[in-house]
Amino acid sequence: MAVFTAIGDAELRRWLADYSLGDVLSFEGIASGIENSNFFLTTTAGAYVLTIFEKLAAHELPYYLELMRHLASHRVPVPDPIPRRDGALFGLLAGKPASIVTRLAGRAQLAPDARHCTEVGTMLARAHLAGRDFALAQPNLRSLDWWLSVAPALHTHLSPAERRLLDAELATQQAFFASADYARLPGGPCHCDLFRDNALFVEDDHAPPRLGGFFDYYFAGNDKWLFDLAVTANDWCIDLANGALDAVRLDALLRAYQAVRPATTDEARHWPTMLRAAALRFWVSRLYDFHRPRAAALLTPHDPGHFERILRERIAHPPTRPLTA
Ligand SMILES: Nc1ncnc2c1ncn2[C@@H]1O[C@H](COP(=O)(O)OP(=O)(O)O)[C@@H](O)[C@H]1O
Ligand SMILES: N[C@@H](CCOP(=O)(O)O)C(=O)O
Repeated sequence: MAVFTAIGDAELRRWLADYSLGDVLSFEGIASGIENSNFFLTTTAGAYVLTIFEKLAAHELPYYLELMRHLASHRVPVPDPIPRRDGALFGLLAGKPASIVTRLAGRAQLAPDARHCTEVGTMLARAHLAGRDFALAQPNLRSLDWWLSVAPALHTHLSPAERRLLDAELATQQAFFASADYARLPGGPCHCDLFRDNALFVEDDHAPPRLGGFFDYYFAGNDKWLFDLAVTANDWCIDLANGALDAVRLDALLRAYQAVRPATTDEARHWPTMLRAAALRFWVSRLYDFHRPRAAALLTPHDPGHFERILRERIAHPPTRPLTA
């Protein structure tokens, strides 16, 4: 159950007095999610999600909320933060920062086919282009510097073979990130965590699936667009059992993405290395979450072994379908 902070009726109504959202019709906790307390809120004005941020501090929120607002205003379907009467995109509820965003339509599709990957590829490219004139900048806080900073603490938990893999891949990625080619890769605001469980689809038997939108922008940051695409491919276009890329879904994702934003020659050349970077990112964060002491182990951490398998797979079998420029 991912409602860490419970909200009473009177407290909710007091808080909503700062918004122009009409009367409350329903309010219920959302069971899934691992970071924040989330609630579906329906009022006479529409359908929303209320989020109480359990870890992020108030000063960390503007980049994420303003980015969502910016993308929504460019017709990228993402939750649109609702301003309070005073214009602020968040306030304090139960002593924690909290915001209200529009509720997206649809459900997560955890077994996507090529049609879902096409929808995701198109919208990811549109989101990248829409982010070009976003005024705020914050680096991806889970990039190389962070991997390097936590690697020493992870070492004690790893087998010799895992340690060798981690050190070798960190060295490869350090060299890649320091290269002139890397500096030339285009980038901007990226979702950085666009997994199957962070997108919704409207599906029925009579029409192709339609993307309801992307959500969970709280790992977003400015990064290379190719990294965002690699994170997405490493989750949407793989056989979950072994981490191998699925040619049909990958083809659908890349074609759709490049129909909106064609890759540069540098991007095409470095696609295999970026897929490895994206795998390393989540291997490291999952190892970190798995091994760090938790004051309250509320939830089972994700399996780091999944991304170790993906990383080994990307090294052993770089994608056969090139990202053509
Ligand atoms: N804007 C939204 N529209 C529709 N559903 C949402 C929205 N935001 C969150 N949800 C639902 O709430 C669940 C939990 O959200 P999530 O962002 O994954 O939580 P957490 O930040 O705690 O990981 C999602 O799986 C999704 O079903
Ligand atoms: N997608 C990441 C975990 C990020 O957490 P989220 O549930 O907030 O998206 C992973 O799978 O390791």
